[in-house]
Amino acid sequence: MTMDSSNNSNSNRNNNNNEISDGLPLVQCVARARIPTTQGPDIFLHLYSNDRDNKEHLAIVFGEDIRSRSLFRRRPHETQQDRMIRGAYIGKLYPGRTVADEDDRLGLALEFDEHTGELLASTATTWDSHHHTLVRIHSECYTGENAWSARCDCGEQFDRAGRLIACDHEPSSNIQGGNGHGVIVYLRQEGRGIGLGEKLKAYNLQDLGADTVQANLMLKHPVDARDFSLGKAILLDLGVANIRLLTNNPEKIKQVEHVPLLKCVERVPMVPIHWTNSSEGIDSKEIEGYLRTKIERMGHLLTEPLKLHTNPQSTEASQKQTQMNSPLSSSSTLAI
Ligand SMILES: Nc1nc2c(ncn2[C@@H]2O[C@H](COP(=O)(O)OP(=O)(O)OP(=O)(O)O)[C@@H](O)[C@H]2O)c(=O)[nH]1
Ligand SMILES: [Zn+2]
Repeated sequence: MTMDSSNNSNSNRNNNNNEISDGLPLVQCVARARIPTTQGPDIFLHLYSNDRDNKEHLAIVFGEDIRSRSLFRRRPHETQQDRMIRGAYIGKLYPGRTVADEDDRLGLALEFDEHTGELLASTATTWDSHHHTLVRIHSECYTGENAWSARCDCGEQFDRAGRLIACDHEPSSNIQGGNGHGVIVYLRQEGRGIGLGEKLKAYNLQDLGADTVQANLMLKHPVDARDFSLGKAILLDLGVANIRLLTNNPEKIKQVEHVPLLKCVERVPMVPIHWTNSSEGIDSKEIEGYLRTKIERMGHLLTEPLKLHTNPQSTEASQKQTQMNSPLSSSSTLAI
């Protein structure tokens, strides 16, 4: 997918100060549609193009009033029907509706700058960027989301993020939810950015005894090849400026902040469900190794539970193991 840069030149404007965020990718929301969900609330799926890669990155938006600036911007010569078809409408579509920019049933109308076509944000129609918005920045994981993998917690985290954004409060954790407002940015960076094929090779190395860090290094990849700049640009396009980020990964927080335009005002922890309720969540030898590596080698902000399937290695022993299995000696026998 290529992007029309003329449509996109203002796409990274911040809702409040109209400052252009230099250095970030240019993103454009191509289409948005309402998705009724099996879980209850409707979500609005946003599909983005960008000037860095040709992947279809997504934003799963909870709350009809969280509006993409690049989607809603008026385009020359487009009709109200065109706008409804690409999802740039207020409220809800219904058979026979003819106007995108006004919702008679709600008695609300969007306003635009008559020269630039930019959406003018008003608290009546558009989520106020001063809100602290609950956000998850999720990286694609085919195995965890679609192949029922018990090697990682991606599928569980994805579901939980949606549930937390939808609810006002999660009693078991005492976490304040998004009360129906929030965003899951879904980035197509499978396998921490190395792609599915390389991740499958990494899994074979893990079955041979490597941990996730060692396996990436043995395949001559960085430990984590992800880039969160597209995620930042998408959040800014959605007018989300103050986020409560659902993560245990301190590096992700650093990479996602773009002060003063985008601030992480709170980290909301993602504790594995099985740790708080042993009859639920993912229980496998593999996930314990996966989580332990995240804690011991990648600095994730989680405290290990007492009982683990596998014998924990000391950090020192684990570091020695990495040296042994560094790319220089990748033919060495693995033993964990
Ligand atoms: N290379 C590699 N990638 C993996 C492996 N297991 C899961 N992934 C990928 O890791 C990404 C998820 O990253 P995680 O490290 O689990 O979590 P995170 O997003 O950094 O941190 P949290 O926000 O706390 O969940 C997804 O892109 C998965 O496809 C693995 O064994 N090797
Ligand atoms: Zn995963």
